[in-house]
Amino acid sequence: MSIESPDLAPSGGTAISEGPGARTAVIIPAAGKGVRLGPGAPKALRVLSGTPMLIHAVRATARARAVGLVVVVAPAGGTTEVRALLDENELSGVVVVPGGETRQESVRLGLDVLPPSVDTVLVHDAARPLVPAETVDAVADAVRNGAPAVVPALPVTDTVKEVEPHGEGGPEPVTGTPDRSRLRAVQTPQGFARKVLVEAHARVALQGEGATDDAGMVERLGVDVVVVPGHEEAFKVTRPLDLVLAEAVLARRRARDAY
Ligand SMILES: Nc1ccn([C@@H]2O[C@H](COP(=O)(O)OP(=O)(O)OP(=O)(O)O)[C@@H](O)[C@H]2O)c(=O)n1
Ligand SMILES: C[C@](O)(CO)[C@H](O)COP(=O)(O)O
Repeated sequence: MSIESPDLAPSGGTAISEGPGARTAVIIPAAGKGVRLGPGAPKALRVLSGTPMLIHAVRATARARAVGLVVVVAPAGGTTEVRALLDENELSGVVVVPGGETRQESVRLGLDVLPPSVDTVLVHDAARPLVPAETVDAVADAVRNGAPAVVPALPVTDTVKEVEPHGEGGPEPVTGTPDRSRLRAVQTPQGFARKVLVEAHARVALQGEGATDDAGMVERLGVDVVVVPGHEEAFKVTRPLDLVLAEAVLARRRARDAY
C-alpha cells in the first residue's frame, strides 16, 4: 500500500495511493469493547506479542497487493490514542474515525469518509489480526472480477444444532440439525462493490434492523453473495483462549521466519 493525497484527513493523515490499489479501501472496525475477552482495554488495543491487535490487523491488510487505503474505526473516546499508535508504528497514512455503538454503525461511519475514487470496499475486523495477505487479496480480486459481495469462509467442523434459546442457562430444546456440508463459518475481510455496501447500510438502517456481518445486510437486498476459501489464521479473537492461539500462531511464524 502506498500512501498519498491530502483531501481526506478526519484525524490526521490520508492513505490513498496512485495505481490499481487506489480503488480498493479497507475499513477496519475496531470500536468494540471486547466484553467476551474479559476486563481490560478495548479489544483492538490489547497486545499480541507486544503489539496491539489493531496494528497487527492494519499491517495484515496494508500488506495486501490490492489495498490502497485503510480506514480504522476507533473506540469513540480513543481516536487520539489510536492515531498516536498508528504514527508510532509508521502507519501515519491510515485514516482514523470514531466508531459507533454497534459494529454495523462503526462500519457505516467508515464508509462515510471514503473518497470518491474508491469502488471496492473490504471490511475487516480488528479482532482478526492474523489474516494472511493472500486471503485479503483473494477477496479483493473476486470483487474486482465482478462479484458484488464476497466472503471468506471455512467449512464447519462441529455439528451444529438449532435450539429454542431461553437465556436461562438450563437445557435448551433442540429444534433442528442443519446439514453440515452446506454450512460455512464466515470470516473477514468481506469485500463489496462500494455502491452495494453503501445501499445495504442505508436500507438496513432505515429498517432499524441489526446484522452480525456486512454480507448478511447485502443478502437482504437480494444481491448475490459468494464464498471464497477463508484461512484458519483469520480466526476472530473473541474469548481468552483465542489469545493463546494467536500467540501460538505468531510464535510459529517467528520460528518459520528464522529458517
Ligand atoms: N460498536 C462496535 C462493536 C464492534 N466493533 C468491531 O467489530 C469487530 C468484531 O466485533 P467483536 O469481535 O464482536 O468485538 P467486540 O464487540 O469488541 O466484542 P464483544 O462482543 O465481546 O464486546 C471488532 O473488531 C470490533 O472492534 C466496532 O467497530 N464497533
Ligand atoms: C463479521 C464477523 O466477524 C463474521 O464472522 C462476525 O459476524 C462478527 O460477529 P461479532 O459477534 O460482532 O463478533
